[in-house]
Amino acid sequence: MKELILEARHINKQFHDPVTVQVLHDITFTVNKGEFVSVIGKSGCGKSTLLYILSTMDTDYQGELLIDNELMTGRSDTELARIRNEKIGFVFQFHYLLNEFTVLQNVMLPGMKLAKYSQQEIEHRALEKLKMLGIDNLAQKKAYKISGGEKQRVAIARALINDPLILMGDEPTGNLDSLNSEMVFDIFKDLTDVHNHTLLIVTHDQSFAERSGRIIEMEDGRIIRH
Ligand SMILES: Nc1ncnc2c1ncn2[C@@H]1O[C@H](COP(=O)(O)OP(=O)(O)OP(=O)(O)O)[C@@H](O)[C@H]1O
Repeated sequence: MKELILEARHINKQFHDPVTVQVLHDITFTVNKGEFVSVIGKSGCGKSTLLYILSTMDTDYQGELLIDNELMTGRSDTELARIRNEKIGFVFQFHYLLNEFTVLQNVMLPGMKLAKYSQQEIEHRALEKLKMLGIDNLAQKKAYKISGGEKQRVAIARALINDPLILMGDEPTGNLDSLNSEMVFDIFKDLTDVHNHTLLIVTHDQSFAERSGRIIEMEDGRIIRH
């Protein structure tokens, strides 16, 4: 049976800058457990705006967002921050690693915000994630000493530390050369196919999108294919 992870119901969004512009129109779709979904569309069509809402970082919209069958809309920032840390992993175009920290410390950081694990457990989990991504040999290296492709893999390990229900990405291969993009794609494919993770990735990369499990295509703030 399909397990619903995310549900967007009639989401609308305006910016007031200084005139009011509607950038998202009646966005409605669902994501099920284990799906690898790519969001595509021309620059300016509203992909990042939508991702900010779906990841609960932007609460200024109309409509409803459900994650894990729970309504996110209308919750306080504190509550959303807790839910985000527990249930959503995020990978950006830029890795945002702390350069002076080791790879292992970087991966452990989001785990330390959750009270449910001891320091030892978090370290064990972080090493497991690094191993899964084939970079456990880098654990003790300072983040600034590793390559761009390796940094993005560390960022993925960090996003997975709390075993999120859904991993979201905003152009996670946007800064990488083709070889490293391919590696990140293979990791994502493996995460869904082997580990049953759920992925929602905004991308400009047509070939990436076509090889993911499903495409949501946007145009002028609307979904035109999903
Ligand atoms: N803070 C803001 N204030 C006003 N308008 C904004 C703001 N952020 C985005 N927009 C506008 O909303 C629209 C959608 O932008 P968004 O960044 O979501 O598009 P995108 O599809 O992610 O583009 P890209 O692929 O270039 O990243 C654009 O017209 C943009 O100019």
